[in-house]
Amino acid sequence: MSKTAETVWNNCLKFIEDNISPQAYKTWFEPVIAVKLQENSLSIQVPSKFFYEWLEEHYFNLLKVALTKEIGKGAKLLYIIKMENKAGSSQSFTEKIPSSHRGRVSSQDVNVKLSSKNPELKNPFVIPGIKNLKIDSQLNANYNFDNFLEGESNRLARSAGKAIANKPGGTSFNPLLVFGGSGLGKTHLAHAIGVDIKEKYPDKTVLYISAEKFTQQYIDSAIKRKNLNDFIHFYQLIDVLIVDDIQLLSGKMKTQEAFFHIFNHLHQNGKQVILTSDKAPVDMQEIEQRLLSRFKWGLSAELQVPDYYTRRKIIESKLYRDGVEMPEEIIDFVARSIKTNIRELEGAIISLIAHSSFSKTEVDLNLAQRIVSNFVRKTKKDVSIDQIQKVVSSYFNMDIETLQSKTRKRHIVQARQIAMYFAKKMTKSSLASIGKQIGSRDHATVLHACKTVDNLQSTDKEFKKYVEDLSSKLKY
Ligand SMILES: Nc1ncnc2c1ncn2[C@@H]1O[C@H](COP(=O)(O)OP(=O)(O)OP(=O)(O)O)[C@@H](O)[C@H]1O
Repeated sequence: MSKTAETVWNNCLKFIEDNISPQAYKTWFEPVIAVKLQENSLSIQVPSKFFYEWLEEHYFNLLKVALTKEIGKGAKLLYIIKMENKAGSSQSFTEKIPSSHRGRVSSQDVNVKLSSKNPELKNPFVIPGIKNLKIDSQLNANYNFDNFLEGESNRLARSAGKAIANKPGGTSFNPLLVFGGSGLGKTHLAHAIGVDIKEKYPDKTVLYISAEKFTQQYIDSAIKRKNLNDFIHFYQLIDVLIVDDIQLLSGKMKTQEAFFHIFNHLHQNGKQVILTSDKAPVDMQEIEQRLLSRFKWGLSAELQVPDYYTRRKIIESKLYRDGVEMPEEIIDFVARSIKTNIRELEGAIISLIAHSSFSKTEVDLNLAQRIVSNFVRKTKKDVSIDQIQKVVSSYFNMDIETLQSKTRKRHIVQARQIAMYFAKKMTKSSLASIGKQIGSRDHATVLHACKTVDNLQSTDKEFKKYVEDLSSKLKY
């Protein structure tokens, strides 16, 4: 059967549907119509320019992979934008735009000295057998400093990132460890530093990788194909290595060992290492001490929850970039309502833009309240460590002083450990800070408490019941 625009697009859709959330699929792919297939070029019709930009910005790679699977290597995508004619005529007009390949970061050639010991170096990013080491930086040019807005919450990390971009490997911020809660910009900042370095120093080899992918590559290279040296050697060629979510190496001792060798080599040779993590080094568990102490060599900079003004700036910049205007009261409402996660803040704005763009109506406060409630409801209730101590001590019929006391009496120790456990689960406080607030203990004691509570729940029914009761009292 010969291919038509429809069959090609339907196959692409099946692939896309498997790779994104149902909501995203419904919003961004269901309204698209396949129009024409000419040789290797597929034309699709989208409802607005905003829609086209959104697809290009967020789904460029996915579309490319899907289309290449269907049409082959030189596959091209052409967008046809159907627009309402605002000048009064009822006729709509169309605009054709090819898929833009916007601001991609070019791949990098690396000269590799081959020795008899190492006649062929394998690039873990490519299929074995390919000798030319073209290293794709894996950077996303859409994450740059221009659109990473500055505020009190990120000033230190952002400035350190800028300083590194001016002089990679030449500042005392080596490694730079950026840490903070989910959706606060760690990945964005890490890419921005890499993108800026590539602009300033095109000859430097920059590589961004998630710790998860690094681990997969380690397993593939080292275990399946038994070429651990090649794997380590490959990473030692990099001038700027960015590893995202480094906490995911926890418990993976062999991968940590490989990373340790890579890290040492790069650091000793004045190469730059940038790491991100959702925890401060002191709170990272099951990471070898020698590696942890290296993470602390340079600068650990926290990304904190943004204040109201930064949240506003982020919303306004997003609206400006998308060419959308929104009433002042709506911006204020969203900025006041979504406080702890910039991804959710952006999500709410995108939903608002999408609603107004589809229904062609102005966004009002009612709609904003409805949309924001979807985001806010999902965030857990903020509970303080003081409240946790109150609830736990009253449950066990003791006062807070007793809970915090130095006594070794079993039931008091257990109550204290449970309080520490909930403080860790329900607040964003570090182990050290929890220990300080619950009876001046150190972070190791809190860590031990969390593990003990986890273990006891599976071995001691009565203890499990305490934790369940308290969970419902604390609404965890
Ligand atoms: N300062 C900022 N200015 C503009 N946009 C920001 C800023 N910080 C974060 N964002 C945006 O918020 C979203 C979430 O950021 P990012 O993915 O970098 O978070 P993260 O900390 O890596 O989260 P996670 O730990 O869940 O992976 C992104 O779309 C990013 O562009």
